Amino acid sequence: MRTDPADWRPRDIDDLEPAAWDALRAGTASVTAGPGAGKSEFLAQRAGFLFETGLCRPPQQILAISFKRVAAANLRRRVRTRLPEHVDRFASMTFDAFTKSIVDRFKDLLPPAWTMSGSYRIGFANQAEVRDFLGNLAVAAPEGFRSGVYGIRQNEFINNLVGPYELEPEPREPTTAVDYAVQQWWDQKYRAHDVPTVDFVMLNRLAELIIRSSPQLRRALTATYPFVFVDEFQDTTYAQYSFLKSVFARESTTVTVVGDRKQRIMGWAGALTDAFAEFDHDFDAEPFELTWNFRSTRELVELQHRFATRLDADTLPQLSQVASQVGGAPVQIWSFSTTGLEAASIAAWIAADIEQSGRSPADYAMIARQRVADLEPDLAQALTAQGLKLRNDDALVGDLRLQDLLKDDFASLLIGLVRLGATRGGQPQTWREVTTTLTRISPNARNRQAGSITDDTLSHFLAELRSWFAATPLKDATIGQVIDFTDELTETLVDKLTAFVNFDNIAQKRVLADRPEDLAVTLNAFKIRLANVLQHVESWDQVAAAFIDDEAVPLLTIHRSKGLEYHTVFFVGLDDDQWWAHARDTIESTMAFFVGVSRAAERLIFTQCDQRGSTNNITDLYEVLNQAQVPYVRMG
Ligand SMILES: Nc1ncnc2c1ncn2[C@@H]1O[C@H](COP(=O)(O)OP(=O)(O)OP(=O)(O)O)[C@@H](O)[C@H]1O
Repeated sequence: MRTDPADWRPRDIDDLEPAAWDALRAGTASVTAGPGAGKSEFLAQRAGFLFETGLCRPPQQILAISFKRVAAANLRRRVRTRLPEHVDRFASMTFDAFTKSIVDRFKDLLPPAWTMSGSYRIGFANQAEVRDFLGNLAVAAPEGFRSGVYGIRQNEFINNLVGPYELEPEPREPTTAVDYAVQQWWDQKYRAHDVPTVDFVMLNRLAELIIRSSPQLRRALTATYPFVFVDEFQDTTYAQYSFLKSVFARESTTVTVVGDRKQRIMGWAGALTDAFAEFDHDFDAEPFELTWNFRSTRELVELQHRFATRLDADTLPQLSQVASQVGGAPVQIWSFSTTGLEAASIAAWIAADIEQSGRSPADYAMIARQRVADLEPDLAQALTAQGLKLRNDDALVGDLRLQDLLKDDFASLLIGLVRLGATRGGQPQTWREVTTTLTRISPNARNRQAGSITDDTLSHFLAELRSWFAATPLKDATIGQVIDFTDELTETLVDKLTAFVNFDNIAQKRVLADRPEDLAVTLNAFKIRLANVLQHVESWDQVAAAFIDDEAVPLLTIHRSKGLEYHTVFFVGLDDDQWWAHARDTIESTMAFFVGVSRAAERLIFTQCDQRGSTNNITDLYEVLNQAQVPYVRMG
């Protein structure tokens, strides 16, 4: 049943601000807004609007592009909970996954001069490789290009020059030094090899060429995806923007981009300086600016605004929609002599606050500029002393960061099966999530019967798993010790799980990951974490909780905290040790600071520690905090 656009109402939230309503109903639009304005939420609601009013009707889909896997998964999750009946038509993926899938599926459409004979490898040229390439090229370059090639900055070459360069179906004579250098790059890195090594910038360029060379494919893509969303648009790179423009800047596609210029923290990775201005111009987009803040209280929004105006003097004041629930000074700076004292004070404070408020440890976060591994030992020890746990979301598990593993749909499916097998009933949410994912990957997914078939097969498998768990105790009952053959157990369990979900089949079908290799990487990370968990738990019913570890206080970098929110944030290490590069690129560094500050909903505590060094590099940040009269507390 279709809803009349005039009668459509958002789901799960009371309302949207007036500018968001206008943007929701508009055509191609750019929506800019500060942190907590509900940009991702806006996209989820717009998806609902398009699906439920029939503006996007089957088999049409919405293509939602994010930059990080976690952001893509978050957006998909929001749509799945609100609109389960439409989620199959919401293709939420990363930019890199999308362009790579085009190359993988359609590389036969490459023009003859670019034919890829077999497969390719993914690899990234490091700075030294680029420097050597440019150095050698400058020597060998024709006279007319030599000084131009010398002038190319090595750290901008890949992102800013190879990135936006449109490949010619039939390479032509270079006319500038940049043409020459980029063409040579392709000759040496791609055309000279049977199995070339390419990075995501090159894959993006190949994908763009494939689509440009095949009007039929372009028509098919634009017919499948008449609506395209891009989240965190401020982080769009030159290559990505050029791709978007080449493929979707036409009347038949409605593109909605959302983001915040002041949270552009991917400049180092080649983000455009002002992607919004280019977009508004090239796509003839209608710009909207949102000013409500649904995350943070008034005091925090006012502090954010002080930093926002440092980054963009014209930033409109944001209006907090959140009433404060905490007393006392919501923002403070705590100063310490030693890191041990700092960790102990943070841990004791969190423990006391949990005790008195009933909040969960996951409502708190410890965020730092970088190198959180340096901070982890002291903080973990101090939290343990308080009966709490720390979870380092930046920790590497195989080739994945823990945060990415825990948010991954495939890993969630596997651990969900373990949870259901190890407990007898009483897990309705896990059951629902597992059956939804199984239905997605089932060959009969579109069949009405699929649900019940899945239920039966699942029950059967869980009964088997339950017997195996019962026959394989994790603790030796006679000596009361945890059994130490975790690798073997991990292999056996993972074999059972992957056989049940038919791993090879789902990898090839690209349902849970856009690339079969991604699924293999996730599976490997899953095994590593599972093996680790099995060493520390005593019974199977503890495994899933220990794996997910969501009753822990997260420690993470600012980059990893992007898009997330916590009741109370400890901004650890407001000192030169963490902020050593602040003076190098003060604007980008202030943007990172702004991202960190704006994760807090109600309380924000900065910490500084003499043992880590001085604060000379970041006097400008302290100046703003002083102007805001943030209390400075010497804790000893
Ligand atoms: N219209 C709304 N009504 C009530 N709550 C909302 C609304 N829009 C968003 N929220 C809530 O406000 C919070 C911030 O939303 P969201 O994460 O979408 O913000 P954002 O603009 O993407 O923030 P950031 O730029 O910091 O990542 C979330 O908890 C979200 O559920």
